[in-house]
Amino acid sequence: MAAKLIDGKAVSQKIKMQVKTRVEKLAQQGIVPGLAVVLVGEDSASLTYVKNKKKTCEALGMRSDLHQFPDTLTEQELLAKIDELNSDPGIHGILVQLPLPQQIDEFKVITAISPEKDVDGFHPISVGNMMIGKDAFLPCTPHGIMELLAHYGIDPAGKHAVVIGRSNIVGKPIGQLLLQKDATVTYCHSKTKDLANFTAQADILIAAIGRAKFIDRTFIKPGAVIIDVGMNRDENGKLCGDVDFEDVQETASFVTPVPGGVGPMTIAMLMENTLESAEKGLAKTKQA
Ligand SMILES: Nc1nc2c(c(=O)[nH]1)N[C@@H](CN(C=O)c1ccc(C(=O)N[C@@H](CCC(=O)O)C(=O)O)cc1)CN2
Repeated sequence: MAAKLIDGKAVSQKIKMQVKTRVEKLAQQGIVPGLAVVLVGEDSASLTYVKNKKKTCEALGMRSDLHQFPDTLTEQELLAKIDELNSDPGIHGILVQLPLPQQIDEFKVITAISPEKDVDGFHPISVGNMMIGKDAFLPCTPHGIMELLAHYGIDPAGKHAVVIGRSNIVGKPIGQLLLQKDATVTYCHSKTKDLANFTAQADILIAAIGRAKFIDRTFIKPGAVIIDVGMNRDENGKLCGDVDFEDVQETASFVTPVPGGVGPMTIAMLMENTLESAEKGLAKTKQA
């Protein structure tokens, strides 16, 4: 039997419609959620993502300002821009598109963003709060994965989740979020010996490796849920994930496609975080 498709495009559409309704409600109180997106350099994929973020904001009735700079921008200039956005009352979320050019220290930039406007959930304060299960903006891709699992009735409790990848924006946080839902979590990475030994024990497998179609049926346990976070090009230049989607069909129970799986959820969760930041701001104003 073929695995069930986890349709990130459809689920993200539903979430965006819910966000739109809440944005309309907020507008009645005179608040328009505002997202500032900062792009440094000319990376074509990054440019596509930021344009998509802006377009989505606008479609949902939110404000979006794109601040685009050449790749010669200095770290100080970028920090000055972030300072300005931190104190702009019309901006509820600040996002610096990654990766940044090498002359700019990513960590310095992320920590310069006010945690109250950190809609990417990358600030160490957001990460710390997430780790201990306190209120925080959750990083958009891991948050999107958790939403997908919930939407399809996949409860991580008591399951063995294996995460391949240990990046700060996907691998590490998704493991923590699964742990909070009572999964038993194993992290694998580039130095893991005998990877298949671990992946074959996974009830939920998160593939964030960065190698086209690397995970095939030989790596997975029958009935496993496979979440593909990869974004690669195959030998014909076609977009594909870390999982060989066709090959795992008869073995997996659920699988996300690429494109149309985790990717669209990233943008939807960013919209939700920006809206929530604006809602929190309003609640604070009312309390004062
Ligand atoms: N500041 C950030 N930088 C980066 C993030 C992030 O969350 N915050 N994540 C990625 C890039 N990214 C968003 O920024 C992103 C990547 C992919 C998609 C997506 O929808 N992909 C589609 C396919 C798109 C295509 O056809 O090329 C899909 O998978 O269906 C959305 C957002 C790194 N940087």
